[in-house]
Amino acid sequence: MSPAVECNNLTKKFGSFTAVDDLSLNVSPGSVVGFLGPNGAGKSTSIRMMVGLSIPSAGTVRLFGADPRAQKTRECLGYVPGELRLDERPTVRETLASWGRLRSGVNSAYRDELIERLSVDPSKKVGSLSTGNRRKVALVGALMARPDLLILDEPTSGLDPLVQHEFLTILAEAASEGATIFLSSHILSEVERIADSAVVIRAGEIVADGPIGDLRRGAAQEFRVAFSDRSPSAGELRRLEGCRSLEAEIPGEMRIEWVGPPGPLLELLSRYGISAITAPEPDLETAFLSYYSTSETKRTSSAQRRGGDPRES
Ligand SMILES: Nc1ncnc2c1ncn2[C@@H]1O[C@H](COP(=O)(O)OP(=O)(O)OP(=O)(O)O)[C@@H](O)[C@H]1O
Repeated sequence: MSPAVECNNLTKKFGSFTAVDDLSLNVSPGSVVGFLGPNGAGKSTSIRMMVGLSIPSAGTVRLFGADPRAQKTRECLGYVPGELRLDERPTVRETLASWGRLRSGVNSAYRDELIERLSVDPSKKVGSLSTGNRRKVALVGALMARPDLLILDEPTSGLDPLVQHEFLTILAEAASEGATIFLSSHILSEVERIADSAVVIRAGEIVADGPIGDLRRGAAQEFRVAFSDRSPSAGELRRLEGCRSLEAEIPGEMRIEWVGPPGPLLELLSRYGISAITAPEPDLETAFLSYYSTSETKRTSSAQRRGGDPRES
């Protein structure tokens, strides 16, 4: 079976600036993948190419093996852009009805259930809605035909926590019924809640991808060590390849930020008397901050690289 999303060497240049650089990824049917990265990393630009709204400077995108702009592909896709531009004049009900006419398969009972669960008022004019309420309308529109593939650009931005929670429950239900979900986000707890894996992009390039547990393990981890007697010198620790940073402000205690298997660190520490050692599992936030800021590029699983060419269409 073809991947739900397949990007090969996708590149987007705006003049001489490369916003997305040689991005290759596969999203398997039925999986839920988070797309993470700092502001300006290239998430929205990549997503716009994935859904066929922006022409790549180089590289290809296929959704279920087909062109994203083909009508047949559009029928399988639910998309919510990061920046919504909705017609202000109609009501929510009229807006959803007009979107429904553009595609087959809208399930009106499910649409009404979504309206109810996301607390959308269908009688309101779109122009009178707050940013969060506009986003809810877009989410109902993307979900109401139960598409096989949902591509969502920061879908929960602007939603209050209760609605956010309900929306993630709805996404989890869609995933359990077989939908593929690719969502960009800044909220790592939400990605952790629903995604199986994540792709991390920085400055237009993928810096990590893989199952969330692997990404967390591959990120920097903090060890806090209290010594009962002698302690290693800072130089000894810094010479170890995995040592990212070191703090030793309190006598007899050290905080070591470490990347990679901890064997060499434990081997060194074992030569000293240790009274306590803790290594809290990094939360996803901490783990991804290290991917966001690291200067080296490290891939934790499959995927490829390379490409180039000028100007936005
Ligand atoms: N039409 C455009 N013309 C020129 N530069 C652009 C254009 N669109 C995006 N960019 C630039 O491309 C880079 C990536 O932008 P993009 O919106 O894809 O990032 P993002 O990861 O979605 O960021 P955020 O998390 O802030 O939404 C940014 O430096 C942005 O300024």
